[in-house]
Amino acid sequence: MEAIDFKKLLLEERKKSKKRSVKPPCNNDDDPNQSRLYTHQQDDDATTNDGLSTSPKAAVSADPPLSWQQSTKRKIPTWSYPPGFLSLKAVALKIICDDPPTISYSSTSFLHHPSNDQSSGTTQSARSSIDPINNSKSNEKQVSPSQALETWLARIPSGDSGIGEWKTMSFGKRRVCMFVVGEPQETTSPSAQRTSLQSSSSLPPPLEELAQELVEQGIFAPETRPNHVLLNEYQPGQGIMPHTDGPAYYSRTATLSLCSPVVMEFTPRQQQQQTIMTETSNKPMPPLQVLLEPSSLLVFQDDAYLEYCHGIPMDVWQDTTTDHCLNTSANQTIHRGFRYSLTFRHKKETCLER
Ligand SMILES: O=C(O)CCC(=O)C(=O)O
Ligand SMILES: [Fe+2]
Repeated sequence: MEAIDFKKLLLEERKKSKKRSVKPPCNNDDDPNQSRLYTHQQDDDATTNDGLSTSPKAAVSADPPLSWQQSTKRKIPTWSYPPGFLSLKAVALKIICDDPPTISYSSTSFLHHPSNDQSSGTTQSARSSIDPINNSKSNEKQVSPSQALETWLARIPSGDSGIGEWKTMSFGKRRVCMFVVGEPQETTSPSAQRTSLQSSSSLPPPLEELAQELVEQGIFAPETRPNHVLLNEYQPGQGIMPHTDGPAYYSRTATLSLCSPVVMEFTPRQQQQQTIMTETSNKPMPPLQVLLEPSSLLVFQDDAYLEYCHGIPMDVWQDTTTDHCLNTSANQTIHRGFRYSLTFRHKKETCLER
Protein backbone atom coordinates (compact mmCIF):
# COMPACT_ATOMS: atom_id res chain seq x y z
CA MET A 1 0.00 0.00 0.00
CA GLU A 2 1.33 3.38 -0.89
CA ALA A 3 0.24 6.84 -0.12
CA ILE A 4 -2.14 9.26 -1.67
CA ASP A 5 -0.79 12.42 -3.22
CA PHE A 6 -2.24 15.52 -4.75
CA LYS A 7 -2.40 14.35 -8.34
CA LYS A 8 -3.50 10.89 -7.34
CA LEU A 9 -6.32 12.42 -5.37
CA LEU A 10 -7.46 14.39 -8.39
CA LEU A 11 -7.48 11.24 -10.51
CA GLU A 12 -9.29 9.26 -7.86
CA GLU A 13 -11.88 11.89 -7.22
CA ARG A 14 -12.50 12.32 -10.93
CA LYS A 15 -13.02 8.58 -11.33
CA LYS A 16 -15.32 8.46 -8.38
CA SER A 17 -17.40 11.37 -9.52
CA LYS A 18 -17.98 9.50 -12.76
CA LYS A 19 -19.00 6.35 -10.99
CA ARG A 20 -21.01 8.23 -8.38
CA SER A 21 -20.10 5.62 -5.82
CA VAL A 22 -17.50 5.64 -3.06
CA LYS A 23 -16.33 2.20 -2.18
CA PRO A 24 -12.93 2.15 -0.60
CA PRO A 25 -10.76 -0.83 -1.45
CA CYS A 26 -10.60 -1.83 2.20
CA ASN A 27 -14.26 -1.29 2.62
CA ASN A 28 -16.08 -2.95 5.44
CA ASP A 29 -19.58 -1.62 5.09
CA ASP A 30 -20.51 -2.65 8.57
CA ASP A 31 -17.82 -0.57 10.12
CA PRO A 32 -18.00 3.18 9.82
CA ASN A 33 -14.35 3.55 10.73
CA GLN A 34 -13.17 1.26 7.98
CA SER A 35 -15.58 2.60 5.43
CA ARG A 36 -14.05 6.02 5.93
CA LEU A 37 -10.54 4.74 5.50
CA TYR A 38 -9.46 5.43 1.98
CA THR A 39 -6.25 3.87 0.81
CA HIS A 40 -4.75 3.11 -2.54
CA GLN A 41 -3.67 -0.46 -2.35
CA GLN A 42 -5.20 -1.63 -5.56
CA ASP A 43 -3.82 0.83 -8.04
CA ASP A 44 -0.62 2.10 -6.58
CA ASP A 45 1.20 1.37 -9.77
CA ALA A 46 -0.44 4.36 -11.34
CA THR A 47 0.39 6.55 -8.39
CA THR A 48 2.70 9.46 -8.91
CA ASN A 49 4.73 10.78 -6.06
CA ASP A 50 3.69 14.36 -6.36
CA GLY A 51 1.52 16.80 -8.16
CA LEU A 52 4.16 17.69 -10.67
CA SER A 53 5.17 14.50 -12.38
CA THR A 54 3.13 12.19 -14.50
CA SER A 55 3.86 8.50 -14.45
CA PRO A 56 3.62 6.57 -17.72
CA LYS A 57 0.65 4.68 -16.36
CA ALA A 58 -1.14 7.82 -15.36
CA ALA A 59 -0.44 9.21 -18.80
CA VAL A 60 -2.24 6.30 -20.47
CA SER A 61 -5.14 6.52 -18.09
CA ALA A 62 -8.61 6.48 -19.62
CA ASP A 63 -9.22 9.76 -17.89
CA PRO A 64 -8.60 12.89 -19.91
CA PRO A 65 -5.19 14.36 -19.11
CA LEU A 66 -5.09 16.81 -16.29
CA SER A 67 -4.26 20.31 -17.35
CA TRP A 68 -1.07 20.67 -15.34
CA GLN A 69 0.54 22.78 -18.02
CA GLN A 70 -2.06 25.47 -18.22
CA SER A 71 -0.87 27.42 -15.26
CA THR A 72 1.75 29.52 -16.97
CA LYS A 73 0.13 32.87 -16.18
CA ARG A 74 -0.64 32.96 -12.53
CA LYS A 75 -1.98 36.14 -11.08
CA ILE A 76 -0.84 35.72 -7.54
CA PRO A 77 -2.43 38.42 -5.40
CA THR A 78 -0.06 40.95 -3.96
CA TRP A 79 0.84 40.88 -0.30
CA SER A 80 1.22 44.39 1.05
CA TYR A 81 1.91 43.71 4.70
CA PRO A 82 5.31 44.38 6.20
CA PRO A 83 7.74 41.57 6.97
CA GLY A 84 7.00 40.05 10.34
CA PHE A 85 3.27 40.65 10.10
CA LEU A 86 2.67 36.88 10.02
CA SER A 87 5.01 36.15 12.89
CA LEU A 88 4.52 32.69 14.35
CA LYS A 89 6.54 33.49 17.44
CA ALA A 90 3.59 32.62 19.67
CA VAL A 91 3.52 29.03 18.53
CA ALA A 92 3.61 26.82 21.61
CA LEU A 93 3.53 23.37 20.11
CA LYS A 94 2.72 20.60 22.53
CA ILE A 95 2.87 16.89 21.91
CA ILE A 96 -0.74 15.83 22.32
CA CYS A 97 -0.51 12.09 21.79
CA ASP A 98 1.27 9.25 23.59
CA ASP A 99 0.93 6.77 20.79
CA PRO A 100 2.03 7.80 18.26
CA PRO A 101 3.90 10.56 20.10
CA THR A 102 4.35 12.41 16.87
CA ILE A 103 1.35 14.70 16.78
CA SER A 104 1.83 18.25 18.06
CA TYR A 105 -0.60 21.12 18.23
CA SER A 106 -0.62 24.80 19.06
CA SER A 107 -3.99 26.45 19.51
CA THR A 108 -2.57 29.86 18.63
CA SER A 109 -0.15 30.37 15.82
CA PHE A 110 0.12 34.05 15.16
CA LEU A 111 1.79 36.52 17.38
CA HIS A 112 0.32 39.96 17.04
CA HIS A 113 3.55 41.67 16.16
CA PRO A 114 4.14 44.96 18.01
CA SER A 115 4.77 46.75 14.73
CA ASN A 116 1.19 46.02 13.78
CA ASP A 117 0.02 48.38 16.47
CA GLN A 118 2.32 51.21 15.51
CA SER A 119 1.23 53.90 13.15
CA SER A 120 4.51 53.77 11.33
CA GLY A 121 4.54 55.06 7.80
CA THR A 122 5.48 51.69 6.38
CA THR A 123 2.72 49.85 8.13
CA GLN A 124 0.06 52.40 7.41
CA SER A 125 0.90 52.79 3.76
CA ALA A 126 1.06 49.03 3.41
CA ARG A 127 -2.36 48.71 4.95
CA SER A 128 -3.96 51.41 2.91
CA SER A 129 -2.84 49.71 -0.28
CA ILE A 130 -5.05 46.68 0.34
CA ASP A 131 -8.79 46.37 0.58
CA PRO A 132 -9.70 47.11 4.15
CA ILE A 133 -11.49 44.32 5.91
CA ASN A 134 -12.97 46.87 8.26
CA ASN A 135 -14.48 49.94 6.70
CA SER A 136 -13.11 52.76 8.80
CA LYS A 137 -9.55 53.99 8.48
CA SER A 138 -8.85 53.73 12.15
CA ASN A 139 -9.72 50.06 12.04
CA GLU A 140 -6.92 49.26 9.62
CA LYS A 141 -4.61 48.44 12.49
CA GLN A 142 -7.14 45.91 13.74
CA VAL A 143 -6.67 43.64 10.75
CA SER A 144 -5.22 40.51 12.26
CA PRO A 145 -2.63 38.36 10.54
CA SER A 146 -5.19 35.61 10.04
CA GLN A 147 -7.72 38.02 8.51
CA ALA A 148 -5.09 39.39 6.18
CA LEU A 149 -4.10 35.89 5.14
CA GLU A 150 -7.74 34.95 4.56
CA THR A 151 -8.17 37.99 2.32
CA TRP A 152 -5.07 37.03 0.36
CA LEU A 153 -6.26 33.45 -0.05
CA ALA A 154 -9.68 34.60 -1.23
CA ARG A 155 -8.02 36.61 -3.99
CA ILE A 156 -6.13 33.73 -5.53
CA PRO A 157 -7.70 33.22 -8.95
CA SER A 158 -9.50 30.08 -10.00
CA GLY A 159 -8.07 27.86 -12.70
CA ASP A 160 -7.89 24.34 -14.00
CA SER A 161 -4.39 23.48 -12.96
CA GLY A 162 -4.59 23.85 -9.20
CA ILE A 163 -1.05 25.23 -9.32
CA GLY A 164 -1.02 28.81 -8.15
CA GLU A 165 -4.76 28.90 -8.72
CA TRP A 166 -7.77 27.38 -7.04
CA LYS A 167 -9.01 24.18 -8.65
CA THR A 168 -12.31 22.61 -7.67
CA MET A 169 -11.99 18.91 -6.95
CA SER A 170 -14.55 17.03 -9.00
CA PHE A 171 -15.51 14.60 -6.26
CA GLY A 172 -15.10 16.34 -2.96
CA LYS A 173 -15.89 19.78 -4.43
CA ARG A 174 -13.49 21.48 -2.10
CA ARG A 175 -10.97 23.76 -3.78
CA VAL A 176 -7.24 23.17 -3.69
CA CYS A 177 -4.25 25.25 -4.72
CA MET A 178 -0.61 24.26 -4.66
CA PHE A 179 2.60 26.29 -4.60
CA VAL A 180 5.93 24.60 -5.20
CA VAL A 181 9.48 25.89 -5.06
CA GLY A 182 11.89 24.47 -7.59
CA GLU A 183 14.39 25.68 -10.06
CA PRO A 184 13.12 25.59 -13.64
CA GLN A 185 15.27 23.46 -15.86
CA GLU A 186 15.47 23.14 -19.62
CA THR A 187 14.87 19.62 -20.70
CA THR A 188 13.17 17.62 -23.38
CA SER A 189 11.50 15.24 -20.97
CA PRO A 190 7.74 15.88 -21.11
CA SER A 191 7.22 15.47 -17.40
CA ALA A 192 10.20 17.66 -16.56
CA GLN A 193 8.92 20.29 -18.96
CA ARG A 194 5.81 20.35 -16.91
CA THR A 195 7.87 20.85 -13.82
CA SER A 196 9.70 23.75 -15.37
CA LEU A 197 6.42 25.43 -16.15
CA GLN A 198 5.10 24.95 -12.68
CA SER A 199 8.05 25.55 -10.47
CA SER A 200 9.15 28.92 -9.22
CA SER A 201 12.17 29.97 -7.25
CA SER A 202 10.20 31.01 -4.18
CA LEU A 203 6.79 30.81 -2.61
CA PRO A 204 4.49 33.86 -2.74
CA PRO A 205 5.42 36.38 0.00
CA PRO A 206 3.02 35.37 2.79
CA LEU A 207 3.76 31.65 2.32
CA GLU A 208 7.49 32.33 2.07
CA GLU A 209 7.34 34.25 5.31
CA LEU A 210 5.43 31.47 7.04
CA ALA A 211 7.87 28.86 5.71
CA GLN A 212 10.74 30.93 7.11
CA GLU A 213 8.96 31.23 10.45
CA LEU A 214 8.47 27.46 10.58
CA VAL A 215 12.24 27.10 10.21
CA GLU A 216 12.97 29.80 12.78
CA GLN A 217 10.66 28.07 15.22
CA GLY A 218 12.56 24.81 14.72
CA ILE A 219 9.53 23.09 13.26
CA PHE A 220 11.45 22.38 10.06
CA ALA A 221 15.23 22.17 9.82
CA PRO A 222 16.85 24.56 7.34
CA GLU A 223 17.70 21.61 5.08
CA THR A 224 14.08 20.50 5.01
CA ARG A 225 12.63 23.98 4.72
CA PRO A 226 9.05 23.87 3.39
CA ASN A 227 9.15 24.09 -0.39
CA HIS A 228 5.61 22.94 -1.04
CA VAL A 229 2.38 24.44 0.26
CA LEU A 230 -1.02 22.92 -0.35
CA LEU A 231 -4.02 25.14 0.30
CA ASN A 232 -7.43 23.61 0.89
CA GLU A 233 -10.67 25.56 0.92
CA TYR A 234 -13.64 23.79 2.47
CA GLN A 235 -17.26 24.85 2.31
CA PRO A 236 -19.33 23.79 5.34
CA GLY A 237 -19.74 20.01 5.29
CA GLN A 238 -16.80 19.34 3.01
CA GLY A 239 -13.88 17.19 4.09
CA ILE A 240 -10.96 15.16 2.82
CA MET A 241 -10.73 11.39 2.57
CA PRO A 242 -8.37 9.53 4.91
CA HIS A 243 -4.96 9.50 3.26
CA THR A 244 -1.28 9.78 3.91
CA ASP A 245 0.72 12.59 2.38
CA GLY A 246 3.15 10.15 0.84
CA PRO A 247 6.82 9.41 0.38
CA ALA A 248 7.46 12.32 -1.96
CA TYR A 249 7.80 14.53 1.10
CA TYR A 250 9.98 14.58 4.15
CA SER A 251 7.78 12.92 6.76
CA ARG A 252 6.67 16.02 8.59
CA THR A 253 3.77 18.30 7.85
CA ALA A 254 2.61 21.56 9.41
CA THR A 255 -0.94 22.72 8.82
CA LEU A 256 -2.22 26.17 9.64
CA SER A 257 -6.02 26.34 9.97
CA LEU A 258 -8.08 29.46 9.32
CA CYS A 259 -11.74 30.36 9.77
CA SER A 260 -13.96 27.52 10.97
CA PRO A 261 -12.90 24.82 13.40
CA VAL A 262 -13.08 21.19 12.31
CA VAL A 263 -12.14 17.79 13.69
CA MET A 264 -9.41 15.80 11.95
CA GLU A 265 -9.22 12.05 12.38
CA PHE A 266 -6.14 9.84 12.48
CA THR A 267 -6.62 6.16 11.72
CA PRO A 268 -3.97 3.45 11.56
CA ARG A 269 -3.24 2.46 7.99
CA GLN A 270 -5.02 -0.55 6.60
CA GLN A 271 -2.55 -3.26 7.45
CA GLN A 272 -2.41 -2.10 11.02
CA GLN A 273 -6.15 -1.96 11.40
CA GLN A 274 -6.28 -5.71 11.11
CA THR A 275 -4.00 -6.17 14.08
CA ILE A 276 -4.67 -3.20 16.31
CA MET A 277 -7.97 -3.91 18.00
CA THR A 278 -9.51 -2.59 21.12
CA GLU A 279 -9.24 -4.92 24.05
CA THR A 280 -12.96 -5.32 24.49
CA SER A 281 -14.08 -5.99 20.95
CA ASN A 282 -12.93 -7.08 17.57
CA LYS A 283 -13.58 -3.71 16.09
CA PRO A 284 -10.73 -1.51 14.91
CA MET A 285 -9.69 1.27 17.19
CA PRO A 286 -11.82 4.37 16.87
CA PRO A 287 -10.03 7.23 15.16
CA LEU A 288 -7.91 9.61 17.13
CA GLN A 289 -9.34 13.08 16.82
CA VAL A 290 -7.69 16.49 16.82
CA LEU A 291 -9.78 19.63 17.05
CA LEU A 292 -8.29 22.10 14.58
CA GLU A 293 -9.17 25.54 15.86
CA PRO A 294 -8.96 28.66 13.73
CA SER A 295 -5.44 30.03 13.63
CA SER A 296 -4.02 26.83 15.08
CA LEU A 297 -1.01 24.88 13.91
CA LEU A 298 -0.97 21.08 13.69
CA VAL A 299 2.35 19.34 13.15
CA PHE A 300 2.67 15.63 12.67
CA GLN A 301 5.60 13.54 11.61
CA ASP A 302 7.23 10.12 11.53
CA ASP A 303 4.78 7.47 12.81
CA ALA A 304 1.75 9.73 12.61
CA TYR A 305 2.79 10.69 9.08
CA LEU A 306 3.85 7.26 7.89
CA GLU A 307 1.65 4.79 9.74
CA TYR A 308 -1.59 6.69 10.10
CA CYS A 309 -4.08 8.07 7.64
CA HIS A 310 -5.49 11.49 8.38
CA GLY A 311 -8.74 12.88 7.05
CA ILE A 312 -11.79 15.03 7.71
CA PRO A 313 -15.10 13.19 7.36
CA MET A 314 -16.97 14.31 4.28
CA ASP A 315 -20.59 15.47 4.14
CA VAL A 316 -20.60 16.26 7.82
CA TRP A 317 -21.80 19.63 9.08
CA GLN A 318 -20.97 19.16 12.71
CA ASP A 319 -18.37 17.06 14.45
CA THR A 320 -18.76 15.50 17.85
CA THR A 321 -15.64 14.93 19.86
CA THR A 322 -15.07 11.55 21.44
CA ASP A 323 -12.93 10.43 24.35
CA HIS A 324 -10.28 9.77 21.71
CA CYS A 325 -9.99 13.47 21.00
CA LEU A 326 -6.42 14.46 21.79
CA ASN A 327 -6.83 18.14 22.58
CA THR A 328 -10.29 18.70 23.98
CA SER A 329 -12.94 16.94 26.00
CA ALA A 330 -15.48 14.47 24.67
CA ASN A 331 -19.05 15.21 23.59
CA GLN A 332 -18.43 18.65 22.22
CA THR A 333 -20.30 19.67 19.10
CA ILE A 334 -18.20 21.52 16.57
CA HIS A 335 -20.22 23.29 13.90
CA ARG A 336 -18.37 23.45 10.65
CA GLY A 337 -18.26 26.59 8.57
CA PHE A 338 -16.06 27.77 5.76
CA ARG A 339 -12.44 26.83 6.37
CA TYR A 340 -8.98 27.22 4.87
CA SER A 341 -5.96 25.08 5.61
CA LEU A 342 -2.37 25.72 4.58
CA THR A 343 -0.20 22.62 4.66
CA PHE A 344 3.56 23.13 4.57
CA ARG A 345 5.83 20.27 3.58
CA HIS A 346 9.30 19.67 2.23
CA LYS A 347 9.26 17.88 -1.05
CA LYS A 348 12.28 15.67 -1.54
CA GLU A 349 14.64 16.91 -4.18
CA THR A 350 14.43 13.81 -6.32
CA CYS A 351 10.70 14.40 -6.56
CA LEU A 352 11.16 17.87 -7.98
CA GLU A 353 12.58 16.24 -11.13
CA ARG A 354 15.45 18.60 -11.27
O1 LIG B 1 -7.31 20.57 5.66
C1 LIG B 1 -6.56 20.00 6.43
O2 LIG B 1 -6.41 20.34 7.60
C2 LIG B 1 -5.80 18.79 5.95
C3 LIG B 1 -5.32 18.87 4.57
C4 LIG B 1 -4.51 17.67 4.19
O3 LIG B 1 -4.42 16.71 4.88
C5 LIG B 1 -3.83 17.65 2.92
O4 LIG B 1 -4.02 18.56 2.11
O5 LIG B 1 -3.06 16.71 2.67
FE1 LIG C 1 -2.88 15.35 4.16
